Amino acid sequence: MSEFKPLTTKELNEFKLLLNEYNDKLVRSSQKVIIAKAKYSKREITIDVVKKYEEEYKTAKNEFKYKVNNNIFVENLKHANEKLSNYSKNDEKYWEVYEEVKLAQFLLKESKIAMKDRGRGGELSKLSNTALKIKDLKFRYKSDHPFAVNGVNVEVNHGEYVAIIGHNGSGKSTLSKIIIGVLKPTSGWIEVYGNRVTSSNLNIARKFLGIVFQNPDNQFIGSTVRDDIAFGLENRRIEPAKMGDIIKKAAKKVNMYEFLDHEPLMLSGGQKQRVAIASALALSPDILIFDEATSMLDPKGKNEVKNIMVELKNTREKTIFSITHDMDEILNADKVMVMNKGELVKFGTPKEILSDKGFLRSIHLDIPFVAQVEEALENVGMKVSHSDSLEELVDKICQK
Ligand SMILES: Nc1ncnc2c1ncn2[C@@H]1O[C@H](COP(=O)(O)OP(=O)(O)OP(=O)(O)O)[C@@H](O)[C@H]1O
Repeated sequence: MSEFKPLTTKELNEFKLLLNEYNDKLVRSSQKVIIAKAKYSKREITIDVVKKYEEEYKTAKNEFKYKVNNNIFVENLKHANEKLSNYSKNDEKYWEVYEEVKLAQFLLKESKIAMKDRGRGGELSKLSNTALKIKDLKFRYKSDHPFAVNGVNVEVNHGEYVAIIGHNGSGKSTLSKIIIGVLKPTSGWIEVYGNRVTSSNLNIARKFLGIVFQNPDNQFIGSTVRDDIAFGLENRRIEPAKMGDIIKKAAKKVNMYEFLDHEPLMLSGGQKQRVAIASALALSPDILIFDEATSMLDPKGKNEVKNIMVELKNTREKTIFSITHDMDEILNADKVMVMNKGELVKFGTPKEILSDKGFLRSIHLDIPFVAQVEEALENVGMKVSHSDSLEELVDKICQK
């Protein structure tokens, strides 16, 4: 017989993911039974169809129960205890095995919590450096509507900052809602760090994502900035002892450390958005989505938030998506996705995108201010191109 290999936190995570999957099947099949019964009461379907769904539900229930009853961590602890009984406290090996027993106890305790939570605490591993892969993605709100997202394919690497631009109604919000799992694709799929997102792992896949919305006022719950950042952490059941440090670190990243005891509603728009970014950062997402996060801010607030985004980009620790109407912002990005009528019509660096200004105008997009100045200078015979900022443009002119 092969020797029993002690289990680790890796197996605990796999156990949670599996529980989540079985629980999802169970919930889904129970919903099907409820819908079938309602339809049967209106004589829209036969009793045989209801019975078929009831059978599926029973199978899903048995599968879930089997998984719960076959808790491998019970056996694991038994093995560890048996191993420990072979040594006396005077043996050096005793304390080594004692650590194994402690780990086995921890895993068993955690597995029981996971069973109560029905596996929701599981985490997907990063299987690839591609943060987001979108394949043949299509979505329409109703079967007789045109596709709001129509055959989008794209791959974005970890650490990149991607701006998503497009005229009103081009499909930017719909695309972001699919990425965050609010809308289910009509066809096609997305992968997050190599994990194909399905309805059963959606809640777990979401842990890779943090979102900052348009209106900062809709995001506050706490009476102080500190409480507000803590809110998400409490939801995730982060140990209270660890929270203080996480909150401080997140607040420092957005230069809001001095404001931890302030009331969120008294802050300026830019400060509020920075707190919203800190709240997202506290949960350590690998991908941050800014959904028109600067559009409601005054110029000062806009700059504050855009500067934080650039600081985050420079660390290369997060992958950033920014849905924006602010064409000047795209100069900060590594890549730009241009959406038009549900299609991704261009994907490239800001320079590549701005090299065809006529095309951008043809789909009703403005040109960044600095690029407009370059264009005006070119018209009077002074060729300067691809400046990332007005300062850079002025430097180039002065060198001529
Ligand atoms: N809830 C909905 N029901 C039906 N159609 C919708 C719905 N939401 C959006 N649409 C349609 O889907 C298409 C894409 O809209 P979407 O909001 O994704 O574009 P957008 O680029 O984000 O626009 P904006 O910049 O104005 O926010 C549009 O034709 C829009 O009318």
